[in-house]
Amino acid sequence: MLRLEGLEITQGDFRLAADMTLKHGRKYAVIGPSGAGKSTLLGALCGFVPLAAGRLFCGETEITNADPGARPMTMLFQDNNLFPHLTVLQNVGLGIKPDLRLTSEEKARVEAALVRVGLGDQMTKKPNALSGGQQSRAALARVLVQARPWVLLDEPFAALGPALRNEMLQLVQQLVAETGAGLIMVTHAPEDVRRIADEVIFVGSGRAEAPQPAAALMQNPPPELKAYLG
Ligand SMILES: Nc1ncnc2c1ncn2[C@@H]1O[C@H](COP(=O)(O)OP(=O)(O)OP(=O)(O)O)[C@@H](O)[C@H]1O
Repeated sequence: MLRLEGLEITQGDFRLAADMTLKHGRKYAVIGPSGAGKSTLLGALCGFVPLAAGRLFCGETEITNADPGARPMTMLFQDNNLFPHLTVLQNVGLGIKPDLRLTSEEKARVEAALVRVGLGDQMTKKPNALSGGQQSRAALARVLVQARPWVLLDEPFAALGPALRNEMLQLVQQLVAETGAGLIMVTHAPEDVRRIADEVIFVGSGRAEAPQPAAALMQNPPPELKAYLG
């Protein structure tokens, strides 16, 4: 369980408030107009964006001031964050240890994750020798080896074509189902919400609203969401 207790996040003139509880193992879509603060919210959960007020809990543990690396979550960014000078194997290994001094058991975990995402035969290549979809798979393998209870995705596959994007979203769904992780995903695509999300967090007018069941909300959206969906 992830509890956002009276969170206030400020970035320059921008302010965002959030107060909600997210249940572990559920899939949440974060939607709302451009500039509403979706990325800011995920950044604050991960510890990349400081909080102006409020407290954050994972279960009974307070993580308000925990370093990003010590939080029970891992974030996948739109650009995949792969280092061009490292091999795919090393890039994924970074998810376990930043100095890459891996034990044989850890190396085996990295290889297994790469096999799981379909890159078993691409491990020694550098990221720029991979296609966009393969790079996304490598980034997912790194999320997988970290084995954190929450996976946060900030429009991760927006740069891919529709078919590949669907394929990647399907893979994400399978991975979170296999690991039991909770998913919090920023998306602009209503069809992603319908296909993937159990619940929706709508961000607008300076607030991240508490999650609501996706199917009912999308079928009968309140005015602000309706305006956004068009
Ligand atoms: N580093 C920063 N300093 C000051 N303001 C910022 C910073 N980063 C973002 N903002 C502002 O915070 C607000 C929310 O931005 P954010 O990127 O979270 O929105 P978003 O909902 O994710 O938008 P999009 O859908 O376009 O990605 C915007 O008004 C933006 O200008």
